[in-house]
Amino acid sequence: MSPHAKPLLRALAGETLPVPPVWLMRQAGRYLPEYRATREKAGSFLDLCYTPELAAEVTLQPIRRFGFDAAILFADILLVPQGLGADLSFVQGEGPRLSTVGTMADVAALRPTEAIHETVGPVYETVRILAEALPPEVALIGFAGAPWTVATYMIAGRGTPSQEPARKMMLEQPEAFQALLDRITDATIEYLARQVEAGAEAVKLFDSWAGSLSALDFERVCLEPNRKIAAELKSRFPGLPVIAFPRGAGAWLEGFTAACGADCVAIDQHVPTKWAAERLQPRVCVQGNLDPLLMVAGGEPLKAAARRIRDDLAGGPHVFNLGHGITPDADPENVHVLLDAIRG
Ligand SMILES: Cc1c2[nH]c(c1CCC(=O)O)Cc1[nH]c(c(CCC(=O)O)c1C)Cc1[nH]c(c(CCC(=O)O)c1C)Cc1[nH]c(c(C)c1CCC(=O)O)C2
Repeated sequence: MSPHAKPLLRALAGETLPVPPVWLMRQAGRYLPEYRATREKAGSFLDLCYTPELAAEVTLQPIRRFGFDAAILFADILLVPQGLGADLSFVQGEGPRLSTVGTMADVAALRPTEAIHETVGPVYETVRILAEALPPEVALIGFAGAPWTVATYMIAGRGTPSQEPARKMMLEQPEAFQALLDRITDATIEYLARQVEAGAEAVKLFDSWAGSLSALDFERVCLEPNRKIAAELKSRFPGLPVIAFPRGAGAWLEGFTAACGADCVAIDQHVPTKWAAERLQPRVCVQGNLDPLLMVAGGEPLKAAARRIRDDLAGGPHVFNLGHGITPDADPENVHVLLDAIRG
């Protein structure tokens, strides 16, 4: 089967399909009982990420249960900081904790880019297993965090409500901040290149905190690193589809789409789909953008919203997804409701 027989890859290549391919952010996650069981078996979340057989198993679980059009590698955006030398742990119920980067000396003390592979090597093995195990019509997506979003965790040492520690470092120590962004950018290119060599057929960059940047900083801190990573990967792997997700980019979304060089731009649930159809779809495939809360609520509101998004974006290339990750309190049965509404 030629790779472009896969519906996801056809949409990413700019084809308008009668039924959009579907996958969900965080489709392998705590809302699934089988994920919780495998996670328990692995011990910790990081053990799960670094045990290729188990990481491949949880990646495949939602494919088996729901028949999504794409699998996303099971890993985390914080593995790259760990590869660069940050101490990383996940505290149950509280999220990630990392050693912090606050000065130029801290940036200089990070490990060199080539050293990341020693830490994150098992991820490439997960990709190799998946490339063999996936059904032929299902595409495999590799991913990484975009540099700004990764920097927000490395600087604060944890998730923060409005990314203030990182924005403060940007303003007070611009050179150290830029040096950190550049180090993450380089490491991300090598990390994603290895995923592609191992069998990832598309890559996605998660810039989950793009929305906390001021309009004046957006171009340099969000757009430029995304553009650089996409350009470098495409020069090494001609034709590689790149999905960018500048979450919360707001009025910058159109300029981002025009300049970033991604084949697909993922939009969050705050972006009106008719606007995206008019302003983004002529240039790129659009991915999104159902409110994840509808996966908790279910019923008619879920069906109506799913059909509305599908219909609004039916005139161009579209990959159906949520506006952000599916939450642990979502009902797995609602995924069937969603798929029936879109495909039925
Ligand atoms: C910011 C971010 C992270 N990780 C990620 C992002 C960007 C996307 C977004 O904005 O949500 C990306 C990510 N994280 C995970 C995936 C796997 C693939 C998939 O989407 O199914 C992906 C693509 C697994 C995960 N990553 C994490 C879980 C839950 C861990 C568990 O099993 O306890 C999963 C399934 C943990 C994680 N990882 C991260 C946080 C803040 C947390 C704790 C919050 C939480 O518990 O949900 C960092």
